[in-house]
Amino acid sequence: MTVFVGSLNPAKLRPVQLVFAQTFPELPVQGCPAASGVPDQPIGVEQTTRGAVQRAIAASQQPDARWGVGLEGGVRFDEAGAWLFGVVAVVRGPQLELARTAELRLPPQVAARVLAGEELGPVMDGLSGVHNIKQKAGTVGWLTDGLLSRADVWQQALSLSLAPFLHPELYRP
Ligand SMILES: O=P(O)(O)OP(=O)(O)OP(=O)(O)OC[C@H]1O[C@@H](n2cnc3c(O)ncnc32)[C@H](O)[C@@H]1O
Repeated sequence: MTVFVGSLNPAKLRPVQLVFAQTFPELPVQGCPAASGVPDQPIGVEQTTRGAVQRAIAASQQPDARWGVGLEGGVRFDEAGAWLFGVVAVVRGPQLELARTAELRLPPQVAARVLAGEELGPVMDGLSGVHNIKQKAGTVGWLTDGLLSRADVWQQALSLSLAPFLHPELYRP
């Protein structure tokens, strides 16, 4: 019985391993390739959530999977600017739980390029000089000078999504 994460990105796998080691230490955590079914750069909450759910369902269909976890990064736009966030989806049997990460406002020059259709990863690689930043401390790590990393925000959102699994008696309809 394994927790499968629908990604091979270490910035996603590490937080899932940390959280499950504390909550369900008997379950090994493993990454697997999983299609998100949405564009490489999801825009908006709806598209990003769909990507996370698709990844979680695909991961939960691995042989020997007990849980499937999907994490999807997205950018949303409102009158205050562009916000980087992520959605966590967790599937166990028929149960699906969702949580959102905290959000980071992107610099206007970055927002304009994403709005024009560029993917955030390469834009941030260029700005930061860090190759493949999305698999390291991420945009969050770089723009907060290391106060928080991309893995930290995933860890928090995943922890929130697990509450109904940790207290099933309180969440019964
Ligand atoms: O390997 P997978 O699991 O696909 O991980 P990913 O980082 O490529 O994919 P996400 O779905 O989480 O994010 C969608 C895109 O958003 C961008 N992105 C998200 N968070 C980022 C971050 O912290 N730093 C840089 N780019 C980020 C990046 O371009 C991603 O391709």
